[in-house]
Amino acid sequence: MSNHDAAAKPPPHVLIFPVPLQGHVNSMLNLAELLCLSDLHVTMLLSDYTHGRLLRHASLHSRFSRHPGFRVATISDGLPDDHPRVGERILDIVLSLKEVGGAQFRHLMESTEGLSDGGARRRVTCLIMDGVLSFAVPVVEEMGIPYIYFRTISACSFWPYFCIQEMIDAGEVPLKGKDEDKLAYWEKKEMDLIVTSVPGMENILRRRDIPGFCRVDDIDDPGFQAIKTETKKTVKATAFILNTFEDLEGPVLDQIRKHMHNMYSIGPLHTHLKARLESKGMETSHHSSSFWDEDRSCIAWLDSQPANSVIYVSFGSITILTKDELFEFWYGLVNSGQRFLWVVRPDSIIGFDSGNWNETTKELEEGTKSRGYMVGWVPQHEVLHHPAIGAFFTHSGWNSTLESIAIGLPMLCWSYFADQTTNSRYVSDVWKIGLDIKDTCDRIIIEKMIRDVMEVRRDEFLQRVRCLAELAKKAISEGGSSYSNLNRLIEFLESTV
Ligand SMILES: O=c1ccn([C@@H]2O[C@H](COP(=O)(O)OP(=O)(O)O[C@H]3O[C@H](CO)[C@@H](O)[C@H](O)[C@H]3O)[C@@H](O)[C@H]2O)c(=O)[nH]1
Ligand SMILES: C[C@H]1CC[C@@H]2C(C(=O)O)=CO[C@@H](O)[C@@H]21
Repeated sequence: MSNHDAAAKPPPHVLIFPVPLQGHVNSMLNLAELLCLSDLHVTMLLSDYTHGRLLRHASLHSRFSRHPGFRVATISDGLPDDHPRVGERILDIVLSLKEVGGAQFRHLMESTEGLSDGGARRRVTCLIMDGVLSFAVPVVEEMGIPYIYFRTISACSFWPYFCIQEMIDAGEVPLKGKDEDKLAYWEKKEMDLIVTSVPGMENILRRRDIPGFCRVDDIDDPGFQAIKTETKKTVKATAFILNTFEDLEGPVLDQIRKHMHNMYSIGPLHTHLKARLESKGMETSHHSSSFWDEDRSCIAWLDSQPANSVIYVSFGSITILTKDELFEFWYGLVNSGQRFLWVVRPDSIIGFDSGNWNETTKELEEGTKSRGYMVGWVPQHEVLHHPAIGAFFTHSGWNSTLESIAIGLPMLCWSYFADQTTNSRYVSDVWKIGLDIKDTCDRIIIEKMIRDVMEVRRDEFLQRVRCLAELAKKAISEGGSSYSNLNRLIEFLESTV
């Protein structure tokens, strides 16, 4: 793509604004770097809190030092520093930004002359923002700046969100009885009823598979309302970006396209970026974008394990577990007899201070010592690429799902919330590349499912997921759908100056 002569005619200036959370920031940073590779100017808008985490734990500066057109700007997310920013309280970030973000965003755009660096760059020429941050829209509309939504989730989870009103009209949402004990609620037969009101998904989704934020019993639930309203606003944007590819989610993308003609499926972004860096002869070695320190000792441990023998377990950056859930997973892993590498984030266990493992048993300790390795956070890309890894036990966050597909690794899915409940259904019942144990957390089931995904059914999953990995590679290669769509997007961004 283009090579701008910055002195003669400054390039377009794109402001990228993710929800300030690990999964969102990861995919938006990949997009930012892809745009920098086409010589566009990019400013990444982060929360102070997130920026602080990246400065402490990641290597953002070394990653972007080779892209002189890259800048960071920050605003406050409005939450106190000691807000947990994990678990179901994560929606506080979106709700708080809605309260405090608009004025800050206006100030940033007006008082800094559209982030023009005192005239060294153009004012912002286009805003690419997360699909749930519409509070920024009035400001850019007044300034005549086009905006594009980038929803960092799958198409298959976006579409049911888009059809929330249809699900309400059909009586499929809200779900009744949420005030009951969580497990009793999940076991209800109603949860297995097929959802009929989401076009194209009539034979796929059960009620338990619709995105987790729809699991409300009160239609006025503020989080549910926020997601519903934000999603409906997607159609007003100039364009819509998804981190997916046509051969993976074609039928759902076609449904979405009926409402949003200007759509760009440009994923998987992490491999897309790697391929374009390689094609320019640029270094592709690992740069951390992590909010936690990456513990590299796990790579040495993996080096000493046989090929395909380890199940990698990680539930992403937001999931929190009760102590009971932790022990069910732990027994399941140990009793499966498989080797395991398990990421237990320091802030992820409710009421269990890190290091306070004195409630473990001899059985767990010995099983872990001989076959397991537990760490706080890992360089996940490197781990997934390691020849010792045989499968991924995941919460089905969209980045993790795409990372697993792009490498060709079967998955065992235990979804926690949000889009994950739908992604896991697609993994098990549409793409058939793994198993889904959502809404159960029982050591016997976990033990059996680990064996199934690592041994009993591994070959069948492996064969299909390797086909998808090939298709993912094709999508981002020259002439492929994501490759062409990214070029179209860049052309559009260039047309805004
Ligand atoms: O030890 C670890 C664990 C994870 N990761 C990375 O962290 C990211 C995690 O993203 P994701 O798998 O999407 O999970 P979440 O962190 O839970 O992401 C949130 O954001 C996603 C994108 O919107 C949603 O799909 C999820 O449901 C939502 O919880 C991935 O890129 C991983 O490679 C690491 O680098 N090291
Ligand atoms: C905090 C949550 C708000 C919406 C985000 C999301 C989405 O639907 O885009 C999915 O998972 C969460 O990370 C986000």
